[in-house]
Amino acid sequence: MTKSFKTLGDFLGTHFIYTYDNGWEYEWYAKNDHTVDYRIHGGMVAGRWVKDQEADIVMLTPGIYKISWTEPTGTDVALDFLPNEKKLHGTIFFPKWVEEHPDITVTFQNEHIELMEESREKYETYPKLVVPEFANITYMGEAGEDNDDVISEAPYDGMPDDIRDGRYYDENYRRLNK
Ligand SMILES: C=Cc1ccc(O)cc1
Repeated sequence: MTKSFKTLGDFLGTHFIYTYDNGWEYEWYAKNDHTVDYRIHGGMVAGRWVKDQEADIVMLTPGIYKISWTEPTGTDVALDFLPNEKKLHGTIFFPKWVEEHPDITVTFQNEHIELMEESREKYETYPKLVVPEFANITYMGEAGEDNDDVISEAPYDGMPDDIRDGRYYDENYRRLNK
């Protein structure tokens, strides 16, 4: 994708894959002006995926976007995207229990909201693990808003390469080989 990002509308509907400087690989979709979907391919909670997470999405200045949300696990996230530079900065604030029991969160969260809410009460919150990292964007796709084919299955080994190499979506950004 070679487009220049200027407005909030340019950003909404965009699908990204990026690798943090600590090696963690994430896939994230600006589904609409208040919703995000994501899949985690590498790092402490690789294998986790989430649809329809409510988030605050704003443009700070032309081409620079800030997204913030809090999750049912108690994890908080703040992302600053600079898509024209193919970069972002993300800060993840993990409750202590996610650091100690990451396996509980490695699932399709939408089907396990009660377990996340029970776990955040049952286990410790503090001290939190704060992970602030820059990331390099390795893929950007114009998926359009509210496209449920973007994030529709669990991550698998090789999925980021399938997406980057054009083997995963058709010309209408629908998932191939459903
Ligand atoms: C915890 C979720 C999360 C999603 C995307 C990202 O870049 C960082 C954290």
